[in-house]
Amino acid sequence: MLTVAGRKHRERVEEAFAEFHAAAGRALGAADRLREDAVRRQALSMFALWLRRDGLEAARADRGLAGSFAAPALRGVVRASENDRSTALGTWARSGPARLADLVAAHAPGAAGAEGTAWLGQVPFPGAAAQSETGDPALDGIKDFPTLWRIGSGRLAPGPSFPVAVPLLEESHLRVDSRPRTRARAEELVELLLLRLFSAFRPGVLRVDVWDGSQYTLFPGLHPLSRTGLVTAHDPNDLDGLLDQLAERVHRVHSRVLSEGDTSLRDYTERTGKRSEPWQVVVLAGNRAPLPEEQQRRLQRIARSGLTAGIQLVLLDLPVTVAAPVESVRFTADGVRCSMTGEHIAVTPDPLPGRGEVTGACDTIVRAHEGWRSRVRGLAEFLPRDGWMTGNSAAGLQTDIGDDDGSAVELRLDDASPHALIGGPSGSGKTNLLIGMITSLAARYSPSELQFYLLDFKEGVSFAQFAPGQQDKTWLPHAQLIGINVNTDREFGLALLQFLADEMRRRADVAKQQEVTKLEELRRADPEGHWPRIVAIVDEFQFLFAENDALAKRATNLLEDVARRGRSQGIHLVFASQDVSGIEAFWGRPAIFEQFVLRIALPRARRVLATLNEAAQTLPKWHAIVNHESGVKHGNEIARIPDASKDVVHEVQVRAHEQFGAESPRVFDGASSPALGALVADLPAGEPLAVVGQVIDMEGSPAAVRLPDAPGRNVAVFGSGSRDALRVMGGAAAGLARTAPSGARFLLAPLVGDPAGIEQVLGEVETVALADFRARVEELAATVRERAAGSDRSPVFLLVLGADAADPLLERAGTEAFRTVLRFGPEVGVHVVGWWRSATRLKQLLSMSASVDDVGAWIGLDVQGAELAPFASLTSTTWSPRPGRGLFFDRAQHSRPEVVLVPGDAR
Ligand SMILES: Nc1ncnc2c1ncn2[C@@H]1O[C@H](COP(=O)(O)OP(=O)(O)OP(=O)(O)O)[C@@H](O)[C@H]1O
Repeated sequence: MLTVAGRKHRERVEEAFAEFHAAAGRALGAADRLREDAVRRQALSMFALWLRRDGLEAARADRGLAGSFAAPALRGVVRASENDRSTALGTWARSGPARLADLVAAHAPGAAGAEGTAWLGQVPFPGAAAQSETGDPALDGIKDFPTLWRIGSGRLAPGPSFPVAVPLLEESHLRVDSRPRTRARAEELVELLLLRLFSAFRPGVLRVDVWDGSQYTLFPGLHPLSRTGLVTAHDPNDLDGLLDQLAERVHRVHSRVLSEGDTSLRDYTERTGKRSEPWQVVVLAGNRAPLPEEQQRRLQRIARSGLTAGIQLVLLDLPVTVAAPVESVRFTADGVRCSMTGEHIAVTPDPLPGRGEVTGACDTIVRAHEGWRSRVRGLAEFLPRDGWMTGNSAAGLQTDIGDDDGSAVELRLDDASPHALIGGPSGSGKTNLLIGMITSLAARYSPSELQFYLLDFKEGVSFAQFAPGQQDKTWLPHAQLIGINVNTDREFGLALLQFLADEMRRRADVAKQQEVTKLEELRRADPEGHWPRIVAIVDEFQFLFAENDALAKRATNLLEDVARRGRSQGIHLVFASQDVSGIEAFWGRPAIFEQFVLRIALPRARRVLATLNEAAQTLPKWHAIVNHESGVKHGNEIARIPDASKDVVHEVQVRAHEQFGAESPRVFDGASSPALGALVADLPAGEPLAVVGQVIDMEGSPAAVRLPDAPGRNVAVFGSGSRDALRVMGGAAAGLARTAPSGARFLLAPLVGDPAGIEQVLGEVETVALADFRARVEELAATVRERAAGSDRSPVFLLVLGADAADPLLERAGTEAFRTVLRFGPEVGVHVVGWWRSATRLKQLLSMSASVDDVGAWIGLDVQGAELAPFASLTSTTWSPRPGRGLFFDRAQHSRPEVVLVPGDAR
């Protein structure tokens, strides 16, 4: 078909030839010879010009010019033109098409470049045996995937045809321009291209958004793909909505994925060996009219930065100029032209197979996609393939927490998202997620880069697997502290926060000396120093704030401090809870929860995400919304969470333990009593120390009362039950036996209970029977009076079990003697450590010539706080008895009583 310009040419050539023939008829006319000659030359050169400009093939194809080609006079011109053409194109025509075919074969393997339709629907299915990946990084969109995509064939006649392909996916955008009569063919070209794209990758690696300004029904054959979200048709009236999504994605990819120095998603994927986001192909179809200016500008921005973020635009009849690589396909009246092959090559687009075939292929793709989605990926697949425990945490911690259609979903703890809040109802998989997260982080970083402090307020023992056990002697060397069964010991949560606050301050001080402010800078300034990032994980942290009491207040203040300033010191909090909505300490203080930038919501979690973000309500089982943007909607990433099965977790632990397991973590188990032997093992000798239990702190230090020669240095134990009371008395005895100077005397009056264990730890001891108690106390009182005038201070310890049992036998004189011993004994080296079954009874004893001050230290066991208040000079003491716990107060060291653990049995 000739263009108007072509037709004019032809008419002019024919006119010229008519004149030429007439002139030839008058050939004998000598007068006209000169003119005829000129006309002939003009005709020849016009013909030559025409051939050169519009091409020999086009001229030959024009039936109107058949006469001219037949004219003997023009044969020379045709031959010359043929010669020129074959000289110019000969070399190319011989090898060019084959070279092009090779090029396309190399860069458009498989569905990207295959002729015909055999590739349709040949997508990789997740095989039952191949539970992991496809095993082919090209199919996973990681490496060696197609960079050219076939659209049809071209031909430079005479010569063989060759494939025509365009670069896509991070290479360049595509513009397809058609005319009303060729629009359908242009749409088919795009549809076939999309089918090639879908068929070249494992389903899920690529998604398509379609917006057609005038309709919803573009690409009806691809409709099945919308079932699993592979294709999304957007509201024709809401281009802005789509542009918002694209801009958010560009922002997300650039601020996160590319923050590690990669310049494009492709670099990142190649470096890390995983896709963090699927490709997003966006088809925008218009009707050749420009978009409103604002939308145009937004689209231009997306076009500019989209390619590096994995966004590929296909602009169908939408005139926009973009400052980014863009290839074009034009459907002109003269045929199809492609920017890859230039103006002179007519492109024949590949035909779109029939609707039935397309729909069938899409059904196959969707089924494969569903297969991939329901495939359960084990935790092992989220561990690094190589480079175990070699990660550098200077700038932050990062790991894969789950996957979204085969793309890894990351979790990051760094300056931008320092702390995490995890929520989900019971059984939704919080603990599983935490265990998976601990394991995959541990596989990426060594203990000198990352330390865990693990606290579980539940009655379960989920973190216990990281501690050395009876059978399994390995442990996770990253764990510094493992707290299990902490459900009633909120004090331990407080102790952890206190420790973190102290550590934060220590780091800040060192940083200040180095004249830096952040951990990352400190690590640079002090490369030899030991500055791991600390991750404190607290499961069911709401227990910490369960009561509105002094402890909750202190915890809230510490939490605010750590939450606000921990980020720069590399201290991260990961808090999980069944229901975060009622935690006043949290939501009541914006300064706290605003710092928990990373939110992870398990199915049906409430309040974890931002108010209008309801995504967690419809999440399927074993999925989570991972949101690094404080829970606002656009930060949502859906992740399927792997099952953190024991064997994989254990395997990581064994590997880490082999390499780094020198020091075992400190284990706090709220369900077991601290061993007495360990409690007293490191006590310094010299000054007598009565150990009444174990402090709930990070070190598990002994709760000890110093008994120097000073007034008030007696110890009372209050408890109606004998079990814990005897244990505390056993602790006191063991501590004193270990620390008292040689020559110290022990008197044991077992008025109630079995003293065997205590006798055993004391070794040399004088036992005082109930019947002799009064007499022995009166003797002691005399000793005290004598010593007051003399200088003998050799220590004497009177240990009384069930002291109140002596009350009926003491009578006045004995009672006064006991008062004397309590009041004046300590300053002369005579100390009483006694267990009373009632605080009121002791209070009565300490009246008249004695006072409550004479018992400077006490521990309350199964006794209500109100009864203890007089001994702490407080109007009230909040204490509800808990088995195995005591409320300990030593006037010499405490401003308020503190909870301690009752030691294990003295035997
Ligand atoms: N992603 C997952 N894949 C498979 N099984 C899972 C997954 N997450 C959790 N489970 C299983 O579901 C059960 C409950 O999980 P988990 O204990 O982690 O829930 P939870 O939210 O911590 O519950 P609770 O608060 O009651 O302790 C466990 O048996 C666990 O193995």
